[in-house]
Amino acid sequence: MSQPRWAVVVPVKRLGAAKSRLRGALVGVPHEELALALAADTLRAVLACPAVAEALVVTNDARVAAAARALGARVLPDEPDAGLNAAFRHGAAAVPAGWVAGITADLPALRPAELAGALLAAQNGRTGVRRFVPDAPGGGTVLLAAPPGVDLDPRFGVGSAAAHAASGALALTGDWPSLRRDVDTAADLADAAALGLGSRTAALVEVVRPARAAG
Ligand SMILES: Nc1nc2c(ncn2[C@@H]2O[C@H](COP(=O)(O)OP(=O)(O)OP(=O)(O)O)[C@@H](O)[C@H]2O)c(=O)[nH]1
Ligand SMILES: C=C(OP(=O)(O)O)C(=O)O
Repeated sequence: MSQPRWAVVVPVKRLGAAKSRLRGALVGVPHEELALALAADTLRAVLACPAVAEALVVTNDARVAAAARALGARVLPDEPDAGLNAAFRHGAAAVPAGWVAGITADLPALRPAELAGALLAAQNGRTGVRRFVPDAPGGGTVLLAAPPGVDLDPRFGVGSAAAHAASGALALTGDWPSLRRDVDTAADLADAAALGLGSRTAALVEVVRPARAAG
């Protein structure tokens, strides 16, 4: 039997408002470029994952939409424009019945094989149950997955790992450092760089590094 293939929802905020805790992390790099690079590297890895059939980017940002289409994703407007969980719900509602996951677009070190491992783990064990992958610190969530016929029911935000567990989702705790490494701060970006960044984010970090060395 062939493995099920996943639809993955990837919400991306308007670049000017996204990743505000990261603003100024790369001196001399416009914030929107950095926010776009994080999303593009995440999306590229999602689309390179053999377990993924389709990626749906939910965004109201024209640059993100263009980059997402160029990478091969489907783009939906951010409706009803009511925050991250509403964006996940909107994306999940647009996919055909099947395996659906939501992933945050701030995983610039993401490796397709680690995502495949997590999605495979989500397919195994108890049936009919949502699964989530906590972020590296443990309090947040990077991935939420639902089997066919089960509502994604996203509870992202502060304390989302506990919120997902309280809503009946089971935590997946495999060894997936690149999946769990979400980037909210400059320190997170350094940790992601140590894991190995996607090419777009790496190029921006490289712009800054020689400037630092020269200064
Ligand atoms: N479409 C959409 N995506 C969102 C929204 N809010 C957050 N996201 C995305 O969700 C992911 C994780 O979000 P956060 O880390 O909470 O991101 P953020 O709000 O951009 O960051 P901070 O301003 O630092 O809190 C990122 O990929 C964001 O682009 C939203 O209202 N709509
Ligand atoms: C939205 C979340 O992520 P972040 O830590 O990136 O704000 C979350 O963990 O649910």
